Amino acid sequence: MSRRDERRRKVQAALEEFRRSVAAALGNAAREHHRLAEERARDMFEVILRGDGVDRALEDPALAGALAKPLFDARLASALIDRVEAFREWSEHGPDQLTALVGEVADGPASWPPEAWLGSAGTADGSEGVPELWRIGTGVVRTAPEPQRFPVAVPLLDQAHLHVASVPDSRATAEALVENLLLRVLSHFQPGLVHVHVWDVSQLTGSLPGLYPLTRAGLLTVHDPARLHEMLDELSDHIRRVHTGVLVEGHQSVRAVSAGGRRTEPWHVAVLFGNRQPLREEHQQQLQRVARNGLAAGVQLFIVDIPITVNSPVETVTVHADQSASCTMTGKHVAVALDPPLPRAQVPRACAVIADKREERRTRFGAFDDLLPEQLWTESSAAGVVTPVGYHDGEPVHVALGDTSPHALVGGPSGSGKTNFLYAMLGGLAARYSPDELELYLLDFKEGVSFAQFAPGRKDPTWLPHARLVGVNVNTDREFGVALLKFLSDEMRRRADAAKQHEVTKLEQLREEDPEGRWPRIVAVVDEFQYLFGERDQVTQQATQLLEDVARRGRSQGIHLVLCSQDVAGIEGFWGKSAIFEQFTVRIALPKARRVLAEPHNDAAVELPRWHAVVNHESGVRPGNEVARIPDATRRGTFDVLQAELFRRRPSDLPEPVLFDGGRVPALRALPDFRALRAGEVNPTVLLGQVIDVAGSAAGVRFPRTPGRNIAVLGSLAEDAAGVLGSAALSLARQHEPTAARFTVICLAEDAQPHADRLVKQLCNTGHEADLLGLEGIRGLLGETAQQLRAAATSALAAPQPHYVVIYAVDAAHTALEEKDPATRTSGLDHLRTVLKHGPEHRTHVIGWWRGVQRLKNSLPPGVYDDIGAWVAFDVQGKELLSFGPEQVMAWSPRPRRGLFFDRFEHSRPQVLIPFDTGEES
Ligand SMILES: Nc1ncnc2c1ncn2[C@@H]1O[C@H](COP(=O)(O)OP(=O)(O)OP(=O)(O)O)[C@@H](O)[C@H]1O
Repeated sequence: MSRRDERRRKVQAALEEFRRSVAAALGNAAREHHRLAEERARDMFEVILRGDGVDRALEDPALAGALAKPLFDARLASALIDRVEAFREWSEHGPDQLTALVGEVADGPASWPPEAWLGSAGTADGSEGVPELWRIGTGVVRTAPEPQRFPVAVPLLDQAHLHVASVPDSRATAEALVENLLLRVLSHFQPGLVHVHVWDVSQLTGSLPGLYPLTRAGLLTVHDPARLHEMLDELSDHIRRVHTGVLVEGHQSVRAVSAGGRRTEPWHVAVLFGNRQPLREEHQQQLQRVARNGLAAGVQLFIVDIPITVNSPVETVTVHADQSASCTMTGKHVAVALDPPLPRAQVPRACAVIADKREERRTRFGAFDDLLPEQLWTESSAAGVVTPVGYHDGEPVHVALGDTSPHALVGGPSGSGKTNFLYAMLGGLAARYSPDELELYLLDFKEGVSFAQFAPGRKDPTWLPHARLVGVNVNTDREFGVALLKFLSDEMRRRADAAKQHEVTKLEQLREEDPEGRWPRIVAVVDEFQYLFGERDQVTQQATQLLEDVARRGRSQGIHLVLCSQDVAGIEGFWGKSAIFEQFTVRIALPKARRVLAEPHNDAAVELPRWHAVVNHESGVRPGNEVARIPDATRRGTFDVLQAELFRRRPSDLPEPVLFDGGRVPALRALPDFRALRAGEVNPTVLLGQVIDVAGSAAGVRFPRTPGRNIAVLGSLAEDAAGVLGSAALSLARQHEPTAARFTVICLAEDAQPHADRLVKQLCNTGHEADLLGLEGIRGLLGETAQQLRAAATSALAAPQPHYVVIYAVDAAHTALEEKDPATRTSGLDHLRTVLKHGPEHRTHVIGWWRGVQRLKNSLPPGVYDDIGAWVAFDVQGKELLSFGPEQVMAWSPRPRRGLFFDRFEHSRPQVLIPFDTGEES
């Protein structure tokens, strides 16, 4: 081989080597490039995959090619694993938890399948709670790795309104949803607890036809498409009424009022079907108001296809064109398959069953016993008292007395059932609230004894444990009304002071601050109260003042007045006093009652059937009207049976109510003030009669050794005078050891003789010595006594023996007493005047009866009447008494068995007194 060839071969080899090296380098670069490109593609793929979500990516046609390539398998697998991981918690527990939750808070028809309840009437009355959720269908999170089904339910009654939005293709499904929910609700509760209202913008009839059987039972009202405002007005009235009548102070909702017990107010479910057009502006606003305030009052809206924003909790269900739904309860990721429509034929049948049951209840309910709670005495009166008093369509109608509805006015002509109404109301209250929660003061000005039942009687020894005072037959004793009002006013002040001490203003707060204290609410009922204001006198003046005081300020101290009247004029005379009547926000009008409601716009009482009442908590304005049928509460087997049961349960230390019976003569010996008298009293108290007050206390005059401590009784009847003289002497006898005091009884009139004889015997029976003298003995006694007194005046006798001179018909002795002793030139009259003048300082007191004012004056030195310090006048005209008492005596007009009592030392104004029955001789 030539050298040239050799060189060439080497060059070629070198070139070959070079080419190989270059090719190798290029090959490596290309491989690296390819690897990087693939890596980048995988990253890009993962970015898209995770960014869009695995589910969407898997369905994205643009990614179909890429997904088919094995290149991305690993990344897809890892994303799928991550997704399973992310859903693990939900997949393992979520659906089961939701199923359990719905089962727990949505018992019975609220969530069970229709086969289990459709066709049976509900039994729940709210006392076992209200379902928190109501089932609408089945949900699924479609995107979950293992989609599992779970029940979907929405909050309704008291909690949220329902808004349903559909498209034309899914409207039928939306209507089925509404029907489904309505039947769940209707079938859950006792018929009558749910009322349905339907308004459909485009149909007079047709919407929810399956529900029509409810109409005959008054449970469904279908409203005219052109009259949406009427339905909204009705709902607004209802809401207002609930707010003023049921939601008494402290309660925010009907649910709170009914907490733990039977639902007191039915729910009103109003279904509005729209056409996706907005409502007229005024309807919008009215609907928004109903939505805002309705839930608390039990008004529930189902709004279908009406664009509206409401400022209160709303649950929205949107039904899509494919009939699937989504709702705000579960959020957009949950697809809801709504429950299928209820079987067409079964809905009206189920509604008929509910309507029948309702009718049956309506006719069954309404007796007195239905007003009573299952358990007696379980309610607290802290915020007020409330009781059903009657029924409207089988539903109870309540009367509430509390801080916002403090006092009630009840009116109706004679025989319209006022007394019966009061029995129904008092029965309902007494059964709910224990005597520690409620006290009753009952006063009846009628001639009759309508409240006598509440006090122990001869035939029926039971009494109403809540009654602290029962006044019957008080028709002429208007002072008793004043006494009651005075008592209430004092009690109000006592409560206000206690509240002040605890730095609170109301009874409810006081009860919180002083949980150990006893602060019952007081309900004071005055029947035929117009008698109180019957005359233009001081009683009327005092009563007006006190009534104003109690009416204005009683509310916050838990003192409530219930005033009843058959006499329109009686009420009318008072309308001018708006300061008083403004406070009487609760108005009860019995058939034909006038002026009780706010006439002329509210004449509901005119058309009222027999045994019904309009109950109104809004001062009588029309929207506040509730008509109730009042059960018979006065026939045997009603109130009396309840009273016997309450009596049996009464606390053993509860005292009997004070009974004030205007027709009864009080017995001296039964009187606590008499029984409390003890021997050994230095300045004894003379009891003259019973004053008209709530405590039934005695009218007393004290006998210290002071001039003027003599007592005169004025009047023509021996019987009246004897009652006063007898109780005076017997009460004095009780305050001295036997024989420690001297009693001289002088009788100068035949008609008084039996009384005097009896008194002497009674005194002797108590161990005292009592002389009985007549006309022949009086002069001697007075002369001897006057002489002793004159002697005592100069010899300062330390402790004279008390001597009580009781004289029946002093004036009968005048002629005899006027005669002068020829020797001393003094007359018996002079002796009498000496005894009256100087006796009391030496413990000699005259208790005498004069048969007229002038006759008394004749016994006294002309124009000087000071020696009579206290007197009781019976059938004597007021003006005659002016010389002996203050100006107010002028107002006195005599009435049978009543005296006017005045003690110059103690009183600024006279008091009316009832003479005692001093009992038999023994
Ligand atoms: N709701 C009722 N159901 C059945 N009977 C009733 C009812 N209300 C009243 N009564 C009967 O009607 C009669 C008169 O009733 P009530 O005494 O209550 O009327 P009143 O308005 O108080 O009359 P007055 O003022 O004359 O006493 C009574 O015999 C009573 O039993």
